[in-house]
Amino acid sequence: MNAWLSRVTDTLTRIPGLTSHQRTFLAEALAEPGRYLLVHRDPVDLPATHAHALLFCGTGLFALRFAEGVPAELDEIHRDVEARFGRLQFGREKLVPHDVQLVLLVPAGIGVRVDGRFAVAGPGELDRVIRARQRHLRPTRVQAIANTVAHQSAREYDLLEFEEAAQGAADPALLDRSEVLAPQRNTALQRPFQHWMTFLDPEQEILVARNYTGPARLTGPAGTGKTVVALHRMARQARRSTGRQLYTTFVKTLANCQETYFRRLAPGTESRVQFAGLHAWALDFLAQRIAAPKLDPHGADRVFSRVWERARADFEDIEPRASYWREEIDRVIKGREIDDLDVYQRADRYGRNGVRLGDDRRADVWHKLYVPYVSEMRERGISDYSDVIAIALAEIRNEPLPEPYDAVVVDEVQDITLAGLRLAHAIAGGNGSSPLLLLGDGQQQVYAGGWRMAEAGIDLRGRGEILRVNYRNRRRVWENAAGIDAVNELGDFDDAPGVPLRDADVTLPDGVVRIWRGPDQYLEAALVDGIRGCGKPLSDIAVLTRTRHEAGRLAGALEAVGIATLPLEDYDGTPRAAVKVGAVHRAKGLDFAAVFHPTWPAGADSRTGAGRERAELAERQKLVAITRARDYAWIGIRDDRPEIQRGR
Ligand SMILES: Nc1ncnc2c1ncn2[C@@H]1O[C@H](COP(=O)(O)OP(=O)(O)OP(=O)(O)O)[C@@H](O)[C@H]1O
Repeated sequence: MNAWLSRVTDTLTRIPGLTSHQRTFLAEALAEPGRYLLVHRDPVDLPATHAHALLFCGTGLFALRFAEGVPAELDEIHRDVEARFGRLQFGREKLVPHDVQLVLLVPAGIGVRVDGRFAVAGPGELDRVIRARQRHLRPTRVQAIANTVAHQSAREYDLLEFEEAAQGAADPALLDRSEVLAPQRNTALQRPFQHWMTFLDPEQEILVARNYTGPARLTGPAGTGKTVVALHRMARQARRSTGRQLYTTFVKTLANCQETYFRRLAPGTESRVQFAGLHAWALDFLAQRIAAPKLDPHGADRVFSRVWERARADFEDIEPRASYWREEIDRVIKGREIDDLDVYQRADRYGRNGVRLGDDRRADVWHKLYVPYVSEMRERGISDYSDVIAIALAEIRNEPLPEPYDAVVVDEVQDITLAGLRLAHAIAGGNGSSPLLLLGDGQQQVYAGGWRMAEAGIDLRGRGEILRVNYRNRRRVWENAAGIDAVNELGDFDDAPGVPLRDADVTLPDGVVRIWRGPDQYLEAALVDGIRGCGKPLSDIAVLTRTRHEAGRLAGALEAVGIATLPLEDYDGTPRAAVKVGAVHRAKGLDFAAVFHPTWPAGADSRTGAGRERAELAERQKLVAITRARDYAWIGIRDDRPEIQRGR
């Protein structure tokens, strides 16, 4: 036994009322210096609603309770623990009380089913549970928390004191272990998401704990912690009940990444807290109910191309790009559940009023594009993404879910279609008291079209919250992004203007923005130089492009010079030494230490018609790309004019 452990054992022996089995557990809790333990003064007559001990260490905060099964007073124990930690605040950092992990300490041979409300440790397992928590609290912060809680709970708990010498003791066994762990810890400390797992801005924390009696919405500019708040709400709920929860979004990557973070925040909840793109959820639901439709996006592309080739002459005078008309079908007609020409002719084409379509033009769209497209898709027996949402919506309306969700969170709601929003609402129960939480920011809309909240039949009735403190972007990065003229006539989708990024408060200083200007043919070389010179690890770099095609081109160029890449669609938040490359649409909601964004000079498109819509969309995409960068943003502006004109 090393010197530290013998001191721990001595101290524990002096506490009256503890059994030897309990002492062994508590000694394990104190397996290394830097951990602090508060032990209840009356372990024999411990109130049923209290923990036996509270443990503070670098990997997290714990409440320890000896048990032989799940205590009947589990909720009360949680409440008591949270009350003890709930008032701790360090400047603008409020401790998140539900992040204190309750651990049931059970005798050997007792099996307790873990469901995310608590962790379980048998003899010899506690140290592993403590290390697995993966919080990274600074030693001084751990000590400060321990002292404050000890002071506030002095009537019930005693802080075990050990001689100072123990901290600096040259204990070879301990030194070996910390040396081994140091590199891992340092890497982990660089990951920004650790901090918000235990500490939140007081304004965020209020929203985590706020109860809503119906659908609610959280808005605010990029990087203000909307998702962080939602994840904490889900974690808190998961502590309190064993009901199901769903986090969904139109962007598959985002659901995968947030799932990775959430599993660290609230381990053991896999079976009941689900993360899924809305299409994946719908396909799964349909497979269980009737049969999953045959989703074939490439087949749908081919069908539309054929239809377009036959009809293009009738539309090119308004807008020659096929993608514009495809979006008209996807985001306006199908996206808003329009199944009748009359309704289409009367519909407000939100977000698309750059191109005004009169009745005749809409009839053309209907008869020459929409109807032939739908007919051919039907003949082939294939579906596109909008069909999947439509079929799921019809099915759930016909027969609602038998088992309701405790919470349904929709992230990046500004990019969902109206039909998608209605489906999410239906999943949450489809009524005025549904536990639906919508997160979004109109300034970050990167897909065409739009809707109004009232059309979705969702009444937010004052349950709208705004976050304003940006925690992601360093000041220079934020300044650059805030200067982008990213407007959205739809505001925050509920007839309110929305808070623009420039009105956010920024917390992090410094940051780097590099602008490269040059001919397209030099883009690859400039990008390679930029990546090599940015000083960030490959695992924390992303190249975000406007199109998938361009992502493919640039990924190829990086691979060719030996820089490993990972398509953004395959990224799930797990660190890997490869540059993430993908279209900006796939990067929504995520962040990276450095972001490289190739773009074109603003104003390349005309300021009328579809060109204006495209230009506005491009500005919003640029804003999304740059606000993904925490420390370093590289903006590559293609400019083929002679050098003298570029002002070099
Ligand atoms: N209280 C906090 N303390 C420290 N970091 C925080 C805090 N809140 C958020 N962050 C950091 O800011 C980042 C942005 O948070 P989050 O993704 O929740 O913002 P968002 O409002 O959803 O952003 P966006 O709209 O751009 O997707 C997080 O990844 C995290 O690193």
